[in-house]
Amino acid sequence: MTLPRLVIRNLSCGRGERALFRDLDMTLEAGEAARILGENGSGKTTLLRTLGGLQSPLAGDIEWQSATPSDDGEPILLQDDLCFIGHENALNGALTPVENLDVLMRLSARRVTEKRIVETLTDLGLKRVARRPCERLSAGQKRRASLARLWLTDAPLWLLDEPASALDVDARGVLCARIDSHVSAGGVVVFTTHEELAIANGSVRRVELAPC
Ligand SMILES: Nc1ncnc2c1ncn2[C@@H]1O[C@H](COP(=O)(O)OP(=O)(O)OP(=O)(O)O)[C@@H](O)[C@H]1O
Repeated sequence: MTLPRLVIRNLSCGRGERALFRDLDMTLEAGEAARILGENGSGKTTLLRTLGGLQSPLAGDIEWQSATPSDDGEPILLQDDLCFIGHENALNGALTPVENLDVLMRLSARRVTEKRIVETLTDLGLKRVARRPCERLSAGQKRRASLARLWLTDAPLWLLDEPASALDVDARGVLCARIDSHVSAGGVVVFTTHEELAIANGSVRRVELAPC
């Protein structure tokens, strides 16, 4: 198996033509994580969106070791390689957590049984609401349901935008332990957070985005 390795060179990102930050360099090897820091509007979400292939960089390169070349020779990130959890929860309010996770895991080309989904939701304290439409869940319950993907995926690269938002202290602890175990197992994590997260693993790099 190829070890994951994320290399970012001279990366400039923005919205439209407007650059938010320029010339970001960062290499993350297997077992490393980076916390992206910067004031509101500095481009943290934009960076994660760019790394996740949701938008193109203004300049620079992103290389992902286990990516395979596309037809035109550009490296692409396979869906199997990536677990992206955005600031929004990406849950359909009319569907239950079980149904949402089933859809999301199918989209990521990962087959997971309903039994496993229910067990994961139960472990995350969502047993009672596992089959309730998400629009009737609290903010923290929705965030837990969205984060459940981290227990179902085997993608090596995780991109997490404010993963702890709306979580109570216990749920934050469970999330930190999950990030720890992924990094310890050789995964790579890039995340943003406005509040300190008690991630025990020593390999969390702090990367500050400097506004242009
Ligand atoms: N959909 C959009 N269209 C145009 N501009 C946008 C859009 N979303 C965000 N922006 C702009 O891009 C800039 C960077 O936004 P981004 O969400 O990346 O910042 P951030 O560092 O994640 O902020 P925060 O800490 O508030 O979450 C902001 O100035 C914002 O106004």
